[in-house]
Amino acid sequence: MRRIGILGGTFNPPHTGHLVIANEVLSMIGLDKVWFMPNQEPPHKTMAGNTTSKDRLAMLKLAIEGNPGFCIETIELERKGPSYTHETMKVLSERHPDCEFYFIIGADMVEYLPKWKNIDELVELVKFVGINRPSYRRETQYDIQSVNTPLIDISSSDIRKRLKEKRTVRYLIPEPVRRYIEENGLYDS
Ligand SMILES: Nc1ncnc2c1ncn2[C@@H]1O[C@H](COP(=O)(O)OP(=O)(O)OP(=O)(O)O)[C@@H](O)[C@H]1O
Ligand SMILES: O=C(O)c1ccc[n+]([C@@H]2O[C@H](COP(=O)([O-])O)[C@@H](O)[C@H]2O)c1
Repeated sequence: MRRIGILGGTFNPPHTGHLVIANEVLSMIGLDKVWFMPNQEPPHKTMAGNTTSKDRLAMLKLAIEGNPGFCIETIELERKGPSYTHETMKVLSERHPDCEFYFIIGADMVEYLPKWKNIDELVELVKFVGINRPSYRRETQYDIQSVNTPLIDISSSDIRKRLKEKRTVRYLIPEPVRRYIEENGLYDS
């Protein structure tokens, strides 16, 4: 079986925290690859700002460039409406019977798991890997695997706030992503 990590997210924009946690999980639990999976509509929050899916995908491609362990799965961008993970993973499991899926989530999402759609069926399809994140406790009734990475206090919302206030985001997001944001005038109002 191939061991595949999936980092689902809104990536609005992708940041260094996403890359560090994906890389840590890849190496710590010995995965073959991590697939970054941008959602169409996050099920639990409204999409902030005026960024299009095309922008989020373009930024994600720039963010993971050069790492052969990383790739992008676009299945959710091809489906309209909220991106419920259970629906997605049912299709991916059928498409890839040779793969064992490890769904990577930050501690904020671990706490939110009971509210995920069809969570009891989803936990039969994937193994969840929960990552520590500042301000969240990662407590859950579900059988998840915990992986501790260096605590990274970076979030897309903070990046958007900094950009709006014309503060620096250097080193918090990959440089090609920063350039893309600048060239396309994203998050400046
Ligand atoms: N710094 C971080 N540490 C641990 N997990 C993280 C971190 N940033 C994001 N994640 C996790 O990565 C996944 C995708 O996150 P997402 O793309 O929504 O970024 P975000 O920074 O949480 O965004 P926002 O601030 O807009 O809510 C989620 O499971 C989230 O918990
Ligand atoms: O399926 C659900 O009910 C569900 C609820 C909340 C979040 N998710 C997924 O969890 C991943 C991280 O979410 P987000 O919005 O923090 O980027 C992303 O792939 C979402 O689609 C899924």
